Amino acid sequence: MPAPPEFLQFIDDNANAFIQRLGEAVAIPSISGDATHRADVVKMAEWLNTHLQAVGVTTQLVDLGKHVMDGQELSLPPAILGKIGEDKSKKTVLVYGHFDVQPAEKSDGWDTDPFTLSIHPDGRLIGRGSSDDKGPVLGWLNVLQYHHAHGLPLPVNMRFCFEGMEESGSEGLDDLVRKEAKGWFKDVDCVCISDNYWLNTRTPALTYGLRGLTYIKATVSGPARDLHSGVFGRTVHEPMTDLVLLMSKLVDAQGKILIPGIDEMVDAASEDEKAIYEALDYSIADIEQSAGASIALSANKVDVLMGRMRYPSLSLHGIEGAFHGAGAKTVIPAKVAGKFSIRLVPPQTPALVDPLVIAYLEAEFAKLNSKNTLTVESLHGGKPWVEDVNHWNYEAAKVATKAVYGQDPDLTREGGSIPVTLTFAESLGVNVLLLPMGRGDDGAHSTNEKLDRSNFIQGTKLLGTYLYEIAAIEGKK
Ligand SMILES: NCC(=O)N[C@@H](Cc1c[nH]cn1)C(=O)O
Ligand SMILES: [Zn+2]
Ligand SMILES: [Zn+2]
Repeated sequence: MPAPPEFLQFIDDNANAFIQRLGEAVAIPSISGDATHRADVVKMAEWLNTHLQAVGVTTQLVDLGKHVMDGQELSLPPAILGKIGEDKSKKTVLVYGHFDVQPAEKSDGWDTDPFTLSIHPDGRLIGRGSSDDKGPVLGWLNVLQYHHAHGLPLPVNMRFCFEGMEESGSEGLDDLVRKEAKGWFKDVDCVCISDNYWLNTRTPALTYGLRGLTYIKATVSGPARDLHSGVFGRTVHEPMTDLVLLMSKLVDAQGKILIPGIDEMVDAASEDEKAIYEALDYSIADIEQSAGASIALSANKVDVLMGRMRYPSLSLHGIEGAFHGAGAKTVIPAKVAGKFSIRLVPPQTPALVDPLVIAYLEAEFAKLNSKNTLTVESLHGGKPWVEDVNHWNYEAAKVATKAVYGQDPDLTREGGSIPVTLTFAESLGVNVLLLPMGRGDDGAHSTNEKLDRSNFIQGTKLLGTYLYEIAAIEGKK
């Protein structure tokens, strides 16, 4: 059952209105990792809830309780559960997405205000969350709007689960998913998540793997207050010096993780597996284009792809409490916290990796003979996930991709993490598909994040066509 031509036409005809709606969503700075923006995340939940109801979805805002962030107790933003269709003869597709975003400030290097969607003449829709993940979430709204406006039933029953904490560890969501496995999600046959990116800028992709994550904060403190380096330099143990020495021991310049036991947990790739990466439509030029510089770790495409998809990586993110402004402040900061994360692959889990990290940092700190104090904590984590691609969920997405883009999709594993993916797979016991909308150069989490107009519009057609192809598959119901 291909998607009706009227649906495809409707999406084209309403493209400008869809983009305007994306602009409204981007204008709400729903930054989950910043306590001062918590009210905006809630506002974004309410905005999305209203728009879902307007296109016929029955919704429920779920209170996820409270959590502590940066020493402050905060209410978690509500999750949105949605439901449309109860037809026992149809399959039921669960869609997940998130309406929170990463932080962004113009001073980070954005060309325009990150929370004003800027429509570039070349088709780029630039703004925080345009690609990750407001564009894809709104893609589903666009699909629903066609059916609602024409009084047409959807080809499948749908369930929705949208959250506002994905960029900050999906707090509270795992428990909700487990609790609703036999409730709100009881008849779900498969899951579709649109929250990642094509490998390049030209080939659509289906994604069957995600890396897990453990996010670590290592705090070194000593003096009772910030000190003058002219008065105290070479006089006291300096927390920043200790921390920089520690952080320099985590990873080498070639990406090798220096914490014993972590790289070693992962088997080397077989020649057969390497052939899968070799076959992907990807080149070193693609990574250099999306990174904006010729800085790939290797000239070998397979090594680069395996570095992203099937090996762990350790990235240093920042130092809280360090002097970072303009000028030349001669301070010795009293307390600094280094933040880094490790992307995990099977069989690694936060529970296996965290003790190795903590023991290593403590041993290295002891070697410094410092009188300062070190504390190490894991801020959040998630397990890796790999799915079976020989399933009708993937078949439907392949056929839909070919229909919309005239191309077969790449089958990829993603370097990023969406921790709830594995929870859906395990607690619902169904196949999960990642169906990305954006391109590899969208700059998610970065400055000038964008979604191309054609990816938003064709991507919306893809989401709708996928539902029709799911309905066309015989045998499940
Ligand atoms: N589009 C998925 C995504 O960006 N996920 C984040 C999840 C995360 C975890 N901690 C902070 N963010 C990712 O970084 O992979
Ligand atoms: Zn995302
Ligand atoms: Zn993200």
